[in-house]
Amino acid sequence: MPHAAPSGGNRPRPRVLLLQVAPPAPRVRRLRKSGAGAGGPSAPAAMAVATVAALLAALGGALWLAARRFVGPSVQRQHGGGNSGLMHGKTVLITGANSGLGRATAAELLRLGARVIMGCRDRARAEEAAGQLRRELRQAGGPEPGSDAGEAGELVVKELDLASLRSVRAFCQEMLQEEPRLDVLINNAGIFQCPYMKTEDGFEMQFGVNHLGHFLLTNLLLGLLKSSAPSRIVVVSSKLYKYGDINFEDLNSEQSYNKSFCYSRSKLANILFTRELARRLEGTNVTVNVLHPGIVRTNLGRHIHMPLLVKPLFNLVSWAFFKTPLEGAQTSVYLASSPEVDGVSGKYFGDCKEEELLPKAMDESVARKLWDISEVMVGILK
Ligand SMILES: NC(=O)C1=CN([C@@H]2O[C@H](COP(=O)(O)OP(=O)(O)OC[C@H]3O[C@@H](n4cnc5c(N)ncnc54)[C@H](OP(=O)(O)O)[C@@H]3O)[C@@H](O)[C@H]2O)C=CC1
Ligand SMILES: CC1=C(/C=C/C(C)=C/C=C/C(C)=C/C=O)C(C)(C)CCC1
Repeated sequence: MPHAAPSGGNRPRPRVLLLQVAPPAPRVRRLRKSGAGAGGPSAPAAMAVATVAALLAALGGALWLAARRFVGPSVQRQHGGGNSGLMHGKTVLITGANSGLGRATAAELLRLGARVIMGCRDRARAEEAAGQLRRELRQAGGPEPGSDAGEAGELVVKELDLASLRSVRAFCQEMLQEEPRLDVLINNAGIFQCPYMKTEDGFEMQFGVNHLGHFLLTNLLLGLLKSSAPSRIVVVSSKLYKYGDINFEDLNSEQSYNKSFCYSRSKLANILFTRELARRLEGTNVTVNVLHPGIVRTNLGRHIHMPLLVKPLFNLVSWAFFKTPLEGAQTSVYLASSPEVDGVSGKYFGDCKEEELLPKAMDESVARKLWDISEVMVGILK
């Protein structure tokens, strides 16, 4: 179970470690049946204690949420939250922009005046999200996106399914035909701990969507990014990369599938890809950086199944201790727009600050080997 990350704001939040209550060891069970043992609590009593503990945690979370939500905004928005027009004239592509972090990132960059292209797999959901974003911008007092009335940017929806290399290629062909420039590419879309599935091209779903789809997309758009230089690529990874490794013998997990491990592998691949790409982009004035957003209350947990009673409690805890999408999106917005990171490339960020990586995420030979194998898997190199 992940633990909650500190907030994006400037007040540290208690770290909650959600522990699995393990069943008692067999030896203790045997003693308990014979009535012997150290007179420890019975199983029903232990369950009652665990339930009360969960309820108290939820109550504590609800109180914290009340305090946090009504004391004042804890998120420090980039560029003071004003319609600064900082991104006016810039074109930004965000994958998975109809939900969660991608949607919040789109809202912030739209407010800063960018032309935001939402690369989404489901046009209906994407158009619905775009309509909401336009309404929210109007309500916030920003002029209609794309209007010449003022600073706000423009919103464009394009279909992109990262689980289909055919869709990625068609998307990039359309981009190269229609878009004169691309200033920022934000590889945001992701899938988390889904049941074992394969993409249209036979890749394990998490590795295929989170890494390989973005690998092909980025490579096919590199020419446009270079001609738009100075330009930026932002890759959304996760702290959970720490639990993954790149098993070159079974990248599609056909021998064995562990959904948590495969997610972590895909997030480690995001970081290795970023560092190898940064090396290859030296001297081009195109920078690429990778980030973790913390733990954020989004739809990412859709494949997590919990007992009926536990889910409402977890929901409550998540309201209190997870970041909001707006808070989680700040590092993506920072890396996409801040002059502070002009020229910075190949670095890993959290809460808008550079962070250290584990040695396995810095291994240049693994990064190069992953790049070479990825080129073959997506058909860049026959
Ligand atoms: N939430 C968190 O705590 C954390 C999230 N992250 C990362 O943040 C990123 C955004 O996730 P988050 O906002 O939390 O989750 P959401 O599920 O809310 O958003 C994920 C987005 O990715 C899109 N997506 C999924 N599969 C595909 C695909 N095949 N093709 C195109 N788009 C696709 C989804 O589209 P659709 O709506 O159609 O499913 C959705 O728009 C992910 O990369 C995730 O790994 C990292 C650390 C923590
Ligand atoms: C918020 C939430 C849930 C859990 C989401 C989780 C646990 C997401 C974790 C994401 C992580 C850790 C991503 C790391 O990269 C549930 C249980 C679906 C219930 C509904 C609300």
